[in-house]
Amino acid sequence: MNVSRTIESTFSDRQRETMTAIVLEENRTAAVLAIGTANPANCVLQDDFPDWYFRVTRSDHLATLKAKMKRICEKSGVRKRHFHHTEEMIGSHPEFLDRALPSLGARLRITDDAVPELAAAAAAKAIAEWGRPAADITHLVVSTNSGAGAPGPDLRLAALLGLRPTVQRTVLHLHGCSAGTAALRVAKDLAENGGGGGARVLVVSVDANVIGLRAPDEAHLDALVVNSIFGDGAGAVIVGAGPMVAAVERPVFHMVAAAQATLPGTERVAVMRAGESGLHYGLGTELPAMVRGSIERCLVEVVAPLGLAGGGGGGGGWNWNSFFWAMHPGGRAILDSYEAALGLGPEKLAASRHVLSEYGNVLGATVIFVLDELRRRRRGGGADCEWGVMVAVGPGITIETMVLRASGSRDEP
Ligand SMILES: CCCCCCCCCCCCCCCCCC(=O)SCCNC(=O)CCNC(=O)[C@H](O)C(C)(C)COP(=O)(O)OP(=O)(O)OC[C@H]1O[C@@H](n2cnc3c(N)ncnc32)[C@H](O)[C@@H]1OP(=O)(O)O
Repeated sequence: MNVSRTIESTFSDRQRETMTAIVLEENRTAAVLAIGTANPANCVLQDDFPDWYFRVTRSDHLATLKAKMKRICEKSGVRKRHFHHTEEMIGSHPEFLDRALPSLGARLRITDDAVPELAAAAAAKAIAEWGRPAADITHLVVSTNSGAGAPGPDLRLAALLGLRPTVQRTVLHLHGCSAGTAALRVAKDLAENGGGGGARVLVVSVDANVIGLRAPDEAHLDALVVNSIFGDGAGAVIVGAGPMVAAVERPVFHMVAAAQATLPGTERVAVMRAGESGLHYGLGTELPAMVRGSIERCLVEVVAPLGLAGGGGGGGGWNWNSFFWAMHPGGRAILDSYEAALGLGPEKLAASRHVLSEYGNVLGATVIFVLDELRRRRRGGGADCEWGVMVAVGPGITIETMVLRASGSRDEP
């Protein structure tokens, strides 16, 4: 597809001017250059999950809770998930099942190995696709909710991948489901402004939820939801700006603009806190409605200054169907909220729904899985828009957004 023709036919005069300027700026704008993902081998089908979970947590006597989890699983939009933890591992750690027992140390000893190894599996795929040696990586940004220690998973990952000793490392802890998008925002900044040009940033978002796994409990019904939708995985991206190495590097998505918005008065809706018995969390039932009520305002703030949205189409008078969407699938109801608030056609969130179905919510890594799925669909000939937006919601409530421009479907010089 020719980008000039797309701009010509779809947008107004002012939008055309801004978008053409962005196209000209492209060389200085950070881009996703390669993507890799990985999951642990242990795979549990969602239809089997309530039986598996109540058996491994020795909770089969809690029949009402089990029936509730079955209802949640049926409505979750999830088909299967992958976990680092296994029935055997949980069996050898009875302290994981009892909130009164200290277990943080034992959990961290597991994640200390699992997190960098899972991260390395995803990163190795991204580096292989990128086509340059690992030693050419100048910056490393790791985001995770599954660890607490220094040196952290970044150092072990750097050693596993053979990164240079001068690689500049940054770790983002406990950004919840927005961890991947936050890491990509940081990487965009580093690639565009750090390293004196030619920076190449490896971003890895990774989680192993054994850090917060617990037995079902009448006093914590949100834990039934969390246990029904979250899974383990790692997503890796190589981000770069400036001149590309000819015949080797090729942008997949240009990272045009990034923003973060915090919704006032929502500090208690989604929370995470490390404690003696592992990671504690709380998830309010009002989250999907909050997303529905605020997402369009956040999007307008990031998209309107670029002159990209407005006129025609669906919700609020903005033509949101003229974008492709890399929405973090926090849960099926969150995706439904995006769809309703923005008046999106059913095909617009197909990549996000597919990732939710095949992997569950793998926290920060999920958006990287969605980017991977979006480009797979584009390469397979699936028609989609040139311009898109990545969105993820994390504790805060924090809404991270990034405007993307796909380059794979246009004529490259
Ligand atoms: C694998 C190991 C995991 C270990 C944990 C590891 C640590 C992970 C850390 C996670 C921390 C999370 C917090 C921080 C992150 C925030 C950022 C996010 O995006 S976070 C992710 C954001 N994701 C979300 O927030 C999930 C969004 N929610 C959904 O996708 C859907 O509501 C649904 C699939 C859960 C149910 O489908 P839907 O069509 O709504 O169907 P119905 O209306 O029929 O409800 C069925 C039953 O579910 C009930 N119930 C529902 N919600 C809650 C709740 N919060 N509370 C309690 N109960 C809840 C409801 O009452 C009903 O009960 P019953 O009447 O049958 O007895």
